[in-house]
Amino acid sequence: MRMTVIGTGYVGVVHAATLADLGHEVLGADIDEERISALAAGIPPVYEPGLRELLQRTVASGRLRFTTDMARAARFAPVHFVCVGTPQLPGSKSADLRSVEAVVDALAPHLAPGDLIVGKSTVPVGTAARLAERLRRTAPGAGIAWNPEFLREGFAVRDSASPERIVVGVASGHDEAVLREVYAPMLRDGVPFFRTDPNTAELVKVASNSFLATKISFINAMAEVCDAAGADVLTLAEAVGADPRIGPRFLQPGLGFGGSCFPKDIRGFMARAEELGVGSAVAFLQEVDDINTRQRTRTVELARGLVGGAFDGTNVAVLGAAFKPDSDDVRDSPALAVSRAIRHEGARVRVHDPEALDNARGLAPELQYTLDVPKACEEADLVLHLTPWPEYQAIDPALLAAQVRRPTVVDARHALDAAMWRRAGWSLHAPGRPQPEE
Ligand SMILES: NC(=O)C1=CN([C@@H]2O[C@H](COP(=O)(O)OP(=O)(O)OC[C@H]3O[C@@H](n4cnc5c(N)ncnc54)[C@H](O)[C@@H]3O)[C@@H](O)[C@H]2O)C=CC1
Ligand SMILES: O=C(O)[C@H]1O[C@H](OP(=O)(O)OP(=O)(O)OC[C@H]2O[C@@H](n3ccc(=O)[nH]c3=O)[C@H](O)[C@@H]2O)[C@H](O)[C@@H](O)[C@@H]1O
Repeated sequence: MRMTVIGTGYVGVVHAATLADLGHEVLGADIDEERISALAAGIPPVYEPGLRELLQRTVASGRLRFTTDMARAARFAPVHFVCVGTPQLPGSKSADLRSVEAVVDALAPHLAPGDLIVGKSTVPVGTAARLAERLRRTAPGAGIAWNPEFLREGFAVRDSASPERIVVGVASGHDEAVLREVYAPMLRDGVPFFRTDPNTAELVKVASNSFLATKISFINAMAEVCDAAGADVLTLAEAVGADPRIGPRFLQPGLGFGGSCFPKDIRGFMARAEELGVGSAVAFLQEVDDINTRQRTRTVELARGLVGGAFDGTNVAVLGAAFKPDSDDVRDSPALAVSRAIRHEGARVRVHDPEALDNARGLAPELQYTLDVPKACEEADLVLHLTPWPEYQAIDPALLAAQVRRPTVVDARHALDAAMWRRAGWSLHAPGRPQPEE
């Protein structure tokens, strides 16, 4: 089957390559010319485990090609997946839908009756219905469906090839049949398929992200209570999560959630619910957001206390810049937010990350960066472990102790072996966990 994927960022490039790997003939389109030339040469625009190999394999097969010509894309196939960004509008909680609308408007004049636009971008409920209305005027007979994406960064290739479910919001049996054909190999493998109306499909996406964000903020709220009560949030999370009705996943306390989706999706949901007159139904998401932001502030406060009450003249080493490990994405990264706040208060901050330094440099040029962990920690008064890359768990704390001015570490992600670090002479602090007598 022929299809296009419009927008070749974290979602689009993985989706396009996955579809080509399923055997489809795929044309990826983007307005970013540099990105498209690199993709055509098999060079991925983002770091994602397994993506380079998948991209090179599918480009070499001839089933995956790229273009910046939207008219060519429109005429290439009868099915068009839209994977462009829907960031938070500056100064507002709402999602910015201009890229989605631009794509629909660019495709419309070239569509034939029966052609189908399939949105994968995360949008406020009602978007597909509004765009369908627009298409009725600009491309009579063309359809629009919504097929939200649930992949996680760091696992994007795996999640895309083996999704936990496929949700399609469609307006007709024809549109459902088209999407069943696209995903036929996955359906044969037993992936659950939910056919619904477009409004419900759009809501499934934001409801899922809201639930996951709520789970994270819940456990971080418990960490705050643990700190006050002298209890241990890691044991609490394990014991609470052992109830199968609750489950252990997404109960990892620490610095809270970041990235390009959870924060903007819960805010966009609140804004849309307000418009629909049901703001109070999801008002709890404001608390979820506030608890999340507070974890960053709490980490800065803990760090400030550990360097004697003020950052002026101190050296702080930061392990991790990406919003999560196995990603180079620094959009709304909690690690960078904490680093910047500390730098703003006068510390010299040196950041290590194995993959995200280029992106971090672009966003926070005031920080210093290095690809070498010992160098990041040289003469440090404090080490902050903010993104749990597996390689940080392999650090020899005894060797690192020789680099620093004071062997004090904050493990904001609960990923270091606390006993080993303490044995190596470190004072290790982990929010939500009792501090042993030193
Ligand atoms: N990043 C993630 O893990 C996930 C993201 N999503 C949703 O998917 C959507 C895309 O997210 P990302 O891939 O992270 O965004 P991104 O920012 O990485 O990529 C967006 C791409 O769209 C291109 N673009 C923008 N306007 C365009 C236009 N008019 N025509 C053609 N291309 C255009 C950009 O140049 C860029 O390459 C968002 O709605 C997001 O909420 C959903 C699930 C997971
Ligand atoms: O809509 C999206 O963009 C995607 O958002 C999340 O995926 P992602 O943001 O890539 O990564 P997650 O693994 O969900 O982590 C998000 C943030 O929460 C934090 N987190 C996660 C889990 C946890 O227990 N605790 C915790 O603090 C992570 O460190 C990270 O900053 C969802 O998991 C995906 O299903 C969804 O498709």
